[in-house]
Amino acid sequence: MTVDAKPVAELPDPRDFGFSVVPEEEIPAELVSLVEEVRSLVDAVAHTKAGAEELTAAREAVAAASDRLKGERHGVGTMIQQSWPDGRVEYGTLTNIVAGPTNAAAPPLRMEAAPEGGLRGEAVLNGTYQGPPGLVHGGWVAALLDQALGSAASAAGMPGLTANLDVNYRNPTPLDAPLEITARVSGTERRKVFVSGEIRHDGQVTAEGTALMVRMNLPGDGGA
Ligand SMILES: CCCCCCCC(=O)SCCNC(=O)CCNC(=O)[C@H](O)C(C)(C)COP(=O)(O)OP(=O)(O)OC[C@H]1O[C@@H](n2cnc3c(N)ncnc32)[C@H](O)[C@@H]1OP(=O)(O)O
Repeated sequence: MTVDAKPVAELPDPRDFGFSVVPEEEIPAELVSLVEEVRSLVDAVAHTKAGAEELTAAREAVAAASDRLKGERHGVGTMIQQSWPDGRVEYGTLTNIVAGPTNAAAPPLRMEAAPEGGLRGEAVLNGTYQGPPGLVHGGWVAALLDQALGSAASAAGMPGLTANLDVNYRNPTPLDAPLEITARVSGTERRKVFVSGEIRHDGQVTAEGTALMVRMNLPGDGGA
């Protein structure tokens, strides 16, 4: 394989391309705990056996909460700026469905540099991510891998979009259980970035994925 990657030392600032960017440390702690509470709410609603009276009261309380939050909003496409312990800066979307810190529908997954290279993260998916009984939906298994693989390319200085994703489901992925997600760049060819990763539970691989990320053209690197 031709190894001709051109990782950038520093990712371009999305502000330079007209995107709004929220530094992670500026997300209010109160919003972070509200997001956590809404995750619990979604799980509670999905599994409740409450009677009509309780359900009506809960709906009114939720409607009142929604009304309180109908003021100023972040636009779709707003980015989040996250800083790594080593000083590296990463950008993602604020409401990313897998990793977005303000998205209550996200598990969420946060990837960090792994000692062995690449990235490593942990996530627990509750019963609202269910496919087969007691198991994570296969589409969400793929989503976790897609995000982890994309993050690995980006963390290596080669951010891009997924052109192809292959997932092998080796063993059932359990709900309500700690999952370990690992990912790394395995090779490059022109703008193609090859990435691979795994999901493990209790040390056993439940799913493996490989993807082709096509690196975006970055200013100053020729984009070749
Ligand atoms: C931190 C952030 C984490 C984010 C994680 C989440 C990742 C995602 O979910 S991304 C969303 C899903 N993906 C998308 O929406 C992408 C949709 N597709 C596209 O926009 C385009 O097809 C795109 C950008 C992938 C490639 O288009 P373009 O930039 O014009 O590249 P193009 O010139 O066609 O191809 C570049 C190379 O890739 C190859 N390639 C492109 N697509 C494919 C494919 N599907 N399969 C195999 N090879 C491909 C081409 O053959 C070419 O190879 P070579 O260098 O050998 O000639």
